[in-house]
Amino acid sequence: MSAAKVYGSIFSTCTQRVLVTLEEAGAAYQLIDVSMQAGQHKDPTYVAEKHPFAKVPTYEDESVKLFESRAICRYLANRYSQKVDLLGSELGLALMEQAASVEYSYFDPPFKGLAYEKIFKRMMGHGEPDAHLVNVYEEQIHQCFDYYESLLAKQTYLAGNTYTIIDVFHLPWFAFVDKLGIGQEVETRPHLLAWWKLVSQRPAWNAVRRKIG
Ligand SMILES: N[C@@H](CCC(=O)N[C@@H](CS)C(=O)NCC(=O)O)C(=O)O
Repeated sequence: MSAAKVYGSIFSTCTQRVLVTLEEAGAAYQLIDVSMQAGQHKDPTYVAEKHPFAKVPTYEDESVKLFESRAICRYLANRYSQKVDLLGSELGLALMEQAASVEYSYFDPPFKGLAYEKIFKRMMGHGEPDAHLVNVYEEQIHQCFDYYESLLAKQTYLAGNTYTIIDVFHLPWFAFVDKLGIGQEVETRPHLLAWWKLVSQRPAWNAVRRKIG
């Protein structure tokens, strides 16, 4: 089995999601840097051959070519299910899908929005944070964390009592809580804090963190 190729950037949260899953599986992979800063993801050849929407990451191995980080993680969790169970097989499809949908609908969008307003907007020369939008995103994160706190009072991980790709999906943005000035939102929720302490200690996540530097 030759090493899989991940076209992406170590600074991209979507790329990190895929790398964590590969690390969990102990799979060999090569990260081929696509510099977003240099606009390489918009290069017509890259768009034609790797990602029709001009984004990262894209994944390739001897049998498949895929884009969309969560789809890649699902594929990898299936491919390496003999080595590590990240599919929450015993949890049932409905609970896994519900947890996946919560992440995609209520966790990821406000984090992405807040990170843009508070960090990337200035960095990209797009101006100052919009105070109204910051409030909206913070309120959405507050609501999502309230739900997670009540959920994690009853189970260890976000999809049940097994660590799954749903937990993996959350790691890259969750690591931004302090930079986004919302550390208190975690500190004041003991079950959410306990979950974060548990998942952020995983060797696979730390292997990717070391690459981020
Ligand atoms: N839903 C896609 C999102 C891909 C995406 O937005 N990637 C970001 C990096 S995390 C990107 O390529 N941004 C560059 C751009 O939008 O120009 C996934 O999960 O793979």
